[in-house]
Amino acid sequence: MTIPKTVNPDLANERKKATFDVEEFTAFIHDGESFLQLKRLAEEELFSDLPDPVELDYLSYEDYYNRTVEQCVNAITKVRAMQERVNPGGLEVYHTLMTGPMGTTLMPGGTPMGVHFLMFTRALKNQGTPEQYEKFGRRADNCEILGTYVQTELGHGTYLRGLETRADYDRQTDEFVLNTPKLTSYKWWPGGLGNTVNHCIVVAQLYIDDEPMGLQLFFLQVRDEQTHKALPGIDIGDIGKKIGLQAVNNGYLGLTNVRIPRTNMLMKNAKVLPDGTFVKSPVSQLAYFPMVFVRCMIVLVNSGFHAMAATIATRYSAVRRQSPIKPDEPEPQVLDHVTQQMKIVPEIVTAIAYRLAGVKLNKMYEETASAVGLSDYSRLPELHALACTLKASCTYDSTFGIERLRLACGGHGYLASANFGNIFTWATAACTYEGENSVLYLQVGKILLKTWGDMLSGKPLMPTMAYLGVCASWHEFPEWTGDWQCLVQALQYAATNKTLIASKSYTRRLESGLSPPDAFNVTGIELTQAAELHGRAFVANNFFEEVTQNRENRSASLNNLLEQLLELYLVHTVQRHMADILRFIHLTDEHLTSLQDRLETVLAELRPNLVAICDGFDFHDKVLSSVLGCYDGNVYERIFEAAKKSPLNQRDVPASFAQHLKPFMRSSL
Ligand SMILES: CCCCCCCC/C=C\CCCCCCCC(=O)SCCNC(=O)CCNC(=O)[C@H](O)C(C)(C)COP(=O)(O)OP(=O)(O)OC[C@H]1O[C@@H](n2cnc3c(N)ncnc32)[C@H](O)[C@@H]1OP(=O)(O)O
Ligand SMILES: Cc1cc2nc3c(=O)[nH]c(=O)nc-3n(C[C@H](O)[C@H](O)[C@H](O)COP(=O)(O)OP(=O)(O)OC[C@H]3O[C@@H](n4cnc5c(N)ncnc54)[C@H](O)[C@@H]3O)c2cc1C
Repeated sequence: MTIPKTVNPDLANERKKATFDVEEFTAFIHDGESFLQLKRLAEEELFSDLPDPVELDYLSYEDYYNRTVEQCVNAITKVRAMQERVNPGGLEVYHTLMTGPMGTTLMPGGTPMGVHFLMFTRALKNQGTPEQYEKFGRRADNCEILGTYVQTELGHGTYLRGLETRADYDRQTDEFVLNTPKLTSYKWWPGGLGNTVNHCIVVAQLYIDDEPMGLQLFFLQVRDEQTHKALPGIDIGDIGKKIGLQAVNNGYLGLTNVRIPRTNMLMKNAKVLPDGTFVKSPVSQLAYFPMVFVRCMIVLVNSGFHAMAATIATRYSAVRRQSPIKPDEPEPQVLDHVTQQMKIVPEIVTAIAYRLAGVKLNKMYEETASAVGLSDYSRLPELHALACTLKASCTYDSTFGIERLRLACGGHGYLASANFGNIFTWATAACTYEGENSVLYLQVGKILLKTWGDMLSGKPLMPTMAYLGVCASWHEFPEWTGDWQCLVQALQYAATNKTLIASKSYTRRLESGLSPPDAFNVTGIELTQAAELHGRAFVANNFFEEVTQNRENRSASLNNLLEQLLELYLVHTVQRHMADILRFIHLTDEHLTSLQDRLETVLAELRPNLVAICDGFDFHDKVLSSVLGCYDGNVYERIFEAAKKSPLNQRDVPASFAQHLKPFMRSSL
């Protein structure tokens, strides 16, 4: 099957209808030109000799892994050469590769080196002393060694204080002795641990003279650098096939009396001196900082997955024609069915809203990390709360949004070659890794409770929670104007009142004699609802600020488009949380009808721009890797071409016919 060189006329027509400059939108959504240029440069170099993704789909588990390692090594080699040219010593090219969905193109089943870059190298730099960085970190940055972040165990992932891996200090030899005493203490899940890395950071309980000193991070070699065989005392391997991310090579690790020098404990914060004196970290949560970084990153990465799926569904819906709206007219593009727009457009705007929130969150991370560098730890709780709530709601919304977008593509959405399967499994994994979502919402719930107490006692509130004080001071919600400010405030007001209710329930339970932990547990449902609304109010407010500020730096047509996107996002989000809002704000039927009218109006206004908006996400065809989502819209030819590549189509008759079908059909005669 040859793929036409021309663009599908329906898609070409859609692009002509665009009312804004796609390139200007692209720069806006990528937070400026420099990241965009780098991304495009990297794509040009990295995608020049990629193998066919359809071929990858049919490989065995082992071949898939080996092929991914090959692609990963080729990509990293090119990326390092590029970095040398762009800004020697910098890391922006790595960063570009890792934070965009681009990495997933090179490694559709995930990468066994992702955790090396995201966590291992960063933890060595940020949790180690400068000497430790020179000794271990530089080799990791140069990829002379490969590592991963080994925290989760078979028995515990969430409750870190319950981890069982021990590091006992031996004063005589100035060493730690590492052990995983039980089956449940086996490390389980770390990416790349299975067969790829030769080093890692192990999170273990430190013991000095059998006294527990809390969790610490230890640099550990697990495999010989030459032979790649496991070192003595180390039991290591792959945890087996998962529902996706087949090439991430998640592994297990058992340790029996493995000795490492005292100087292998990462000692930027807590320290163990040669005589066994333990010097505490100024803030114990600093050991959790590598996780905070990844939570922030996930918001960007998952909003990218969401936008990929939205692009595939939008382009396909512009090409797919079915079911005349009026009986005597030709079949329309399915995108003209209003219910189809309702399936797709809220996902487009949600991806944009999280992208903007993710950019803001990552800036906040950088500011907090700089402050931590100057021994100012005051912003850690605020960053922790925001990272937790945005990580949880973004991964949830993207996961279920991607599934809705797949369903919006009908039968062909179910083809592996449409690529929704990979995109979904990437997205949903993030609901669990780096902190299971409910657990993260409970962290936020706890901080909301505390903040509520602070507010009642007149203490200043952290900036991203200051609205609680404002909304709590209102006797009732101000007059419903329905404008954007009002819609944002409605979400904030609902979050505030949900916090109030949770706080009251918690206090009532304490007063009835429950212990604080029991009271917290039974208030969990209300607390997690408050936490979720808090995050959604942040995303809405941030979108509102992005669109209404700096207007003079953008063209009128882009401002107009962004206003429509904001309008849809706010109306849709308020409708989605209407049950919560109606509990606290009196709305008439007229108000509700007006919201529905606005939703339908803005859907119609956005309709001509949908393909152009998705073009503006700037996904290379190889990133989308979808027969339904290609830029040229030659969908049917690509579906057919992919089918032709099925191994079952490579010979006239499969072996199972002679072996099984033929005798079976004879015997049943
Ligand atoms: C080359 C190309 C690449 C291409 C790539 C393509 C894209 C691929 C994309 C992406 C790949 C990404 C791959 C990811 C890999 C995943 C990795 C992992 O999963 S690593 C494991 C994560 N494990 C968790 O996250 C455990 C979750 N558990 C916890 O974090 C804790 O145990 C927690 C928070 C649930 C409880 O911890 P407590 O028991 O110590 O804490 P309490 O008692 O609740 O809190 C104590 C105090 O500490 C504060 N706190 C807790 N955590 C904090 C934090 N992080 N920062 C600041 N404060 C914190 C709390 O607010 C509380 O504060 P007060 O005392 O009330 O004031
Ligand atoms: C693809 C993937 C990659 C991963 N990569 C790594 C890695 O590189 N390194 C690493 O160390 N780990 C890694 N992990 C492990 C991951 O971080 C953990 O699985 C995750 O933190 C969740 O912990 P858990 O599995 O113990 O879940 P559990 O805590 O057992 O969750 C089970 C259920 O219990 C509930 N629950 C647990 N505690 C509470 C509570 N306090 N209150 C209310 N409900 C609760 C949860 O909400 C959930 O519904 C990875 C996991 C996956 C899936």
